[in-house]
This record gives sequence, C-alpha cells and structure tokens, in this order.
Amino acid sequence: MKTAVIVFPGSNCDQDMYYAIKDGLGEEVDYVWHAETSLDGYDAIMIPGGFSYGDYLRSGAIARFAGIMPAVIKAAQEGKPVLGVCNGFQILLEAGLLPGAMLKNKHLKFICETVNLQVKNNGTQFTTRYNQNEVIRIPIAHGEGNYFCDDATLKELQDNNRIVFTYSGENPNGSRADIAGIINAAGNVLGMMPHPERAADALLGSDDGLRLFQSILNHWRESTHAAYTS
Ligand SMILES: NC(=O)CC[C@H](N)C(=O)O
Repeated sequence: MKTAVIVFPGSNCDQDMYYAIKDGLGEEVDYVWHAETSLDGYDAIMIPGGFSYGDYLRSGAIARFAGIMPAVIKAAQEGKPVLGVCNGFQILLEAGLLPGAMLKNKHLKFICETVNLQVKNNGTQFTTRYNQNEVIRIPIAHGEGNYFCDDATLKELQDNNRIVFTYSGENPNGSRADIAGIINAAGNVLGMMPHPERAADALLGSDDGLRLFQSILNHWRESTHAAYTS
C-alpha cells in the first residue's frame, strides 16, 4: 500500500503520520507538498494535524483551496481511503468531503491530553481491528474540536452509522453528540479529532492508534486481492 501524507505550511503531525505508516505498518509512504496537483499512484491519502496556514480565518479554511485538494477530492470520489486527523478533519469539513463544521472548544482553550474514545462503528475499513464499543486511549491536541452539525445532519449520521468515534466519559470540547470522528456515506473518508498516529507505539503511552492504520492496510490487501482473483 502506497500512502501519501499531505504537507501544508503549518502541518506539524506529518512526521508522526509518516512514521506510523513506515515503521508501524512497514509500508511505503511519501510526503506530498500541498502545491502538488496529482495523487496518482497512491492507494491511501492522509491529511495530518497541525495549523495549516496558521489557522487563519478558520482552521482548514485556507488549506481547502490548496493545489492538491482537487486531487484529494478525486481520490475520495474514486473510493480510495482518505483519513483526516485533527487539522486534517477540519480541512475535510471545509472541503465539503464531510458534513458539519468545527467550533472553538467549549472552554475556549487549547486542550492537549489523552482521552477515552469509544469505537461506535467497527464495521468501517478504518476500524475493523477494534471491537464494537471498545474504549481506546488516544491523545487530542486542538483548540477547534467542538464538532457541530444541524439536526438533519446529526440524524443522517446517526441513522447511517456514520459516527465512528465518540468521547467516552467526559466530552473535552463540547462536540455535538460527543462526536470525535465521522465517516462519509461511501465509507472511505474518515475525519477524526484524536490523533491515532500519536498512539502508534507502546513507547508513546498507547498503541491503540496503530490498529486504525492496520485496519486500512488490511482492507486494502483484501480489496486488491479480490481484484486479482475476480
Ligand atoms: N493538532 C492539530 O491538528 C491542531 C488542530 C487545530 N489547528 C486546532 O488547534 O484546532
């Protein structure tokens, strides 16, 4: 599986993401600069956390106009896995690949801590290595993680099992329905505020995040194997 990690001016979790794939999975991975225009040849696209363009206007609001974004949208439409973590999730929202918007955290403070997350849907290609309703430990680090959507969108997310992760116990940022991560209707674009790449090795305090990357790889192997044998 060949993965692209998109790098914007201000990204700061790109190296963590790169090493989760390179060392955690042992798979091929490249950094792709935001000014590039093609993602041909990549099997998976990851948009890492950080402060793209300094979070000016709103987090992700400028990044969504970057040269690489039409290629990200094309990859999503082609059904490739697209993962947006933290600022990556914010960019996916601004780009319209996922519904809703981010507000400032309820206490208006940047929060950096490890939280309990509940896996609400282990049937996605990103979560098969988890048990349904399993509680995992993953770090968060954000100022704008208070996910908001209108009632109709929330119902649509709930009715179609598109809420993949929720905060378990205390909700740190005030997000609607405790949402920490959602997936698109097609099931190949996941946005999440917590950082699985920062929990990809037990030495970091938790390796609960590694199983997310393993799930993606597993799904890719199964789908490419199916393509060879059909
Ligand atoms: N770690 C990150 O990706 C930071 C996210 C974002 N820019 C915020 O503070 O809300």
